[in-house]
Amino acid sequence: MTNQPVITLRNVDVFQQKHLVLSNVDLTVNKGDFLFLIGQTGSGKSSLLKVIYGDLHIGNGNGEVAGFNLKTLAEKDVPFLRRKLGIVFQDFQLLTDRTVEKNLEFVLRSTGWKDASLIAERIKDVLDKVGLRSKIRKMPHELSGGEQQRIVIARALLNNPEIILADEPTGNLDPETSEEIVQLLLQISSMGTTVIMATHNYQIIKTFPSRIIKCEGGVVHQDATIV
Ligand SMILES: Nc1ncnc2c1ncn2[C@@H]1O[C@H](COP(=O)(O)OP(=O)(O)OP(=O)(O)O)[C@@H](O)[C@H]1O
Repeated sequence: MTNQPVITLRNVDVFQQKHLVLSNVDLTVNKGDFLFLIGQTGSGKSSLLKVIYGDLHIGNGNGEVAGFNLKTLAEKDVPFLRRKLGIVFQDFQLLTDRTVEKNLEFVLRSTGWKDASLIAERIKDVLDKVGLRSKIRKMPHELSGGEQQRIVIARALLNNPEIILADEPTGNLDPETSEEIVQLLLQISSMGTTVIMATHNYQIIKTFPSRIIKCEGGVVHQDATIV
């Protein structure tokens, strides 16, 4: 959308242990961009996301994410990088033993929020953004799969992230609900938050034509097309 880069990777090699997964990655992603990340199982999508959220170090090359230099990123800086990111992963679901409100409050308190009225206000704000303010007192099991995923997105928005990383956010959802989730992510990106969504769902990609990054044969194509 704008030409203000929030992710820049230059000649980055991505290793898992000693195994070179992706070589010579060049990637520029700007503020407010919405992109699909595709590639077969094992092609390196999760590894690329891990580089972006500071879980895999870069050896060769240079990288910057939300103003953090990946080359010099120390372990103690990783939590600060993570606060600039909203993460929507399948293995990062809601806590089942507490309400929507308490799930969101838990994240705010563990990222340093203390003032109860500011916390309450922020929770209402993000629930409004995903259209689910009325579910504030519900337990996760009282929500549909699509509603739970919206709450996960609301949780990702709590700290006003620069980038949302969504790994298969529609994986367990029916086609109509999947489209609603993508529409929500598109709306979020149009407000200036960059969104990268990893998916195997080509129908979704065809329905919402957007920039595509593809992992294939050990490299990343940063402007790919699907057939
Ligand atoms: N912790 C690890 N240790 C060693 N090798 C790993 C590790 N995690 C992933 N790999 C290897 O790195 C390669 C890329 O894996 P990655 O998980 O990034 O693929 P992916 O495209 O995300 O796959 P999927 O679509 O199944 O999630 C694979 O060959 C995988 O076996």
